Amino acid sequence: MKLAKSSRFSPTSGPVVTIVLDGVGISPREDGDAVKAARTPMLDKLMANFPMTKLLAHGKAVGMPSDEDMGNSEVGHNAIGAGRVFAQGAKLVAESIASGHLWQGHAWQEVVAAAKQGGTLHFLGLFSDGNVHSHIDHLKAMIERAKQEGVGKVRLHILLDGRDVGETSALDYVDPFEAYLDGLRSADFDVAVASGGGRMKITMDRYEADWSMVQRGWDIHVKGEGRQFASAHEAIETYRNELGVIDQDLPGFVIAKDGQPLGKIVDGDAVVFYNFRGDRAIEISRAFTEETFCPFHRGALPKVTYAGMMQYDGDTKLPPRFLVEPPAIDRTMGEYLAKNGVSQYAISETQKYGHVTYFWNGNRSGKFDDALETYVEIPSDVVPFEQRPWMKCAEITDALIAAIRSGQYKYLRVNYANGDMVGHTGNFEAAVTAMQGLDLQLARLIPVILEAGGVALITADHGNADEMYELDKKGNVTRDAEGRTKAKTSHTLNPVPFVLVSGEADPAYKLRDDLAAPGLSNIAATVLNLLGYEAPQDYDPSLIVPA
Ligand SMILES: O=C(O)[C@H](O)COP(=O)(O)O
Ligand SMILES: [Mn+2]
Ligand SMILES: [Mn+2]
Repeated sequence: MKLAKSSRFSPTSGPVVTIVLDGVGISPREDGDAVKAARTPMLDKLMANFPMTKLLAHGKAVGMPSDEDMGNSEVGHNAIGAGRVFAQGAKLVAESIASGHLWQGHAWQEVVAAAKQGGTLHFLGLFSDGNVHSHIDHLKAMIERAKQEGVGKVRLHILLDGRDVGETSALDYVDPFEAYLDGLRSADFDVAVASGGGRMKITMDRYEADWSMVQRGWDIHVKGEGRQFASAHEAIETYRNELGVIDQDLPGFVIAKDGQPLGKIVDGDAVVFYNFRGDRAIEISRAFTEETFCPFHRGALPKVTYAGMMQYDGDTKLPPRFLVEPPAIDRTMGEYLAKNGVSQYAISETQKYGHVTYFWNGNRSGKFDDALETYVEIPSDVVPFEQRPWMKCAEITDALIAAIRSGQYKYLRVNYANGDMVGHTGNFEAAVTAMQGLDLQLARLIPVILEAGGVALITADHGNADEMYELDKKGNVTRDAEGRTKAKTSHTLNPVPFVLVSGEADPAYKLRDDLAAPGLSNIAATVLNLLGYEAPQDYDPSLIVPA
């Protein structure tokens, strides 16, 4: 994996620093754009005075099935880190179902075999068509196939979304789904929703930010312990009336009849966790598969046949049984740099820590070279982020500045979570504050990079804070009769900025203007060029050429 020294580009004298402003896209509108509404003098100055372009960060440009699919952190960081576009989970699963490949695999057959020996088949996962972590069509295909193969009993554990889809859209999925189940149910096919809850309250924690979420999910899904309702519809309506919260924050619920939970998970059952994306699937998968397990008190571990939709971690092989092969993301920029002796530093706060390490490195949790790489995680607050929109951006900057000044690292990367995590709350004012907090940090960071003779690449993995209001099909902000907007919590389809900041009066390179539709996957080759290397042949082209 030796990289050729470039004859066209000489290495920058200082470090190259990639700054990912998570969830900061460029919207064509002003209305509802927290990025534009924020006072960000530093970002404005950088965008006005340095070479800048827009990069595609959604749809096919990041390996999603269609250009109607928004981008997300996984596919965005995969593309940035790997310098190429790989068909992603959403696409691979859809293809595996369409071709029938999924049903032929060992994992599916073992799951079905367990269920046919008297166990219940449980499907657990994010219940929407957001296509970021899961898709409801995959769930339906598996339920229908299970019925066809003679499985007698299926239970569903549904995590309500409101984060990758409309913030109060849960019933738009639940009601038609109940009707769909009514149509499938028969004397020898017993299928029902057994439990559920909002995805930010139970089960789908990531990067060990808050294990108590997973514990609450475990108690609800596995033990059937929690507040009981007759149906998911009733649970959603009751909690909405009582708490006034949006879907992602609805508490867990257990569906019961005569006080008995409909679908506890017990010895002999099979469990399919049907999310394809790994970050929020790893903790619950560990709880189901690790013999010795410390993060919370699980009680007796039921002996189940557990399968993930994909293998979520290529290093730890978690989970061991999975339905679809994950994208084979190889030879990432991080691996090339490690193998060519380039020292690297990666930093974020907990909520995005895995994005700049695990996703960046092609869904691998380890380092390529312990001696050459430093990964730093600043612990995130465990609070609703609209209450602390600055999150840990100042602490991240403190550490990053120290790392740059140490002179130890030639390539550094950082993810600032603010635009995204606060964008997901749907709170416009908080998102504006998030952007302003971020701008203060850029104003501290950029001069330090330039003092060190370095270059900063400012970009993002996808949009979010750039569209805080729901849009209609024509792309206009939706307003009700009183002129009120509806909060939008999900990512956007907008492109993201790419700003190339250097202190040189006359850099020996310039941005290319001949690439038809540059995207996130063009960043890796650019970084390698700035470090004085030619990128591997099959990497997507660099964004720079000699001046
Ligand atoms: O997991 C989440 O928080 C959202 O579904 C997607 O956000 P991310 O892709 O920016 O992490
Ligand atoms: Mn993101
Ligand atoms: Mn996000």
